[in-house]
Amino acid sequence: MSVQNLENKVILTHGSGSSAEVYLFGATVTSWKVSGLERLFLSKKAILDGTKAIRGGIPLVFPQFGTAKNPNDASAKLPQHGIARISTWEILSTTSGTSVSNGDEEVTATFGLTDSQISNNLREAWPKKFQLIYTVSLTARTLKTSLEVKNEDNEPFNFHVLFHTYFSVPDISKVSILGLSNLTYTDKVLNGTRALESREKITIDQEVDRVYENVASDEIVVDLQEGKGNFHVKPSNLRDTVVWNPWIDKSRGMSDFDDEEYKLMVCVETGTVADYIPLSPGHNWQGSQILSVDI
Ligand SMILES: O=P(O)(O)OC[C@H]1O[C@H](O)[C@H](O)[C@@H](O)[C@@H]1O
Repeated sequence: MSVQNLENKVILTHGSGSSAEVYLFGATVTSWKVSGLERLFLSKKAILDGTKAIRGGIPLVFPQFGTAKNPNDASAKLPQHGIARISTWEILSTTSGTSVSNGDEEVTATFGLTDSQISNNLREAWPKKFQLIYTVSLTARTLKTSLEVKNEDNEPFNFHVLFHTYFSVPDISKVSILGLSNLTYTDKVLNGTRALESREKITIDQEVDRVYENVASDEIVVDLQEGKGNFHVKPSNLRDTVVWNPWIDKSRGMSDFDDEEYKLMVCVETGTVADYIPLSPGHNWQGSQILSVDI
């Protein structure tokens, strides 16, 4: 059980051998290993030097999903997916060996980001006083990411939030995603068309970019059809789930993603992005997801 603080990242190691790595840039989780296997997808072309959002792992989307106009100031524009994933966070604290309910122990690292730590350009695009507190907790078979948003401004503000998780999968043609049936979704591939998901099992054989709204089930499953290694995603205080795979043409268009890598990943992203979350001055919001894997 240990936490190593390196220059640009933190490595959490659990007594069972599971581990996680979190870059200070974006507080991006870039690795989660259980039973010696990497469970998150990180592109072999991902840029890790802080000049671009990291392609893979769990980038954090805040306060804007996509490229819509700034919710608070129609004249300003935030970069795609906002501020958090392209800012350098600080470590607030770490713990190891804390007992959790099922007899397991956890190792954690907590990261902070405030308006005073972001670049001038980003502060101009989103001139709000805020504090983000992000905790990554590792047990033998789970990885929890938990975000607290504090409004330290004198005015209310609105935000989106999303854990943009890239799962590593051995073969996308076998993957099915369960827990999103009978939900309305916005299809970003079809210019924002809205439709109802009728399938129990969502399979992927073309570009998929959908925002499923008001997810009611308490668990989304990514079934690899390998007899093991299935992922379970449990969101808390998060309304929507995005499913994304860029498929062939989009993959070719991304400089930090290999042409063939769409076969090895799927993004299942829990958050609140269909509507903004309003937050009054002096108030806090908290949301989390717990990922677990069958071994
Ligand atoms: O390329 P990025 O800015 O990291 O975005 C990657 C993807 O993120 C989400 O899944 C969005 O729904 C997609 O529309 C977007 O293409």
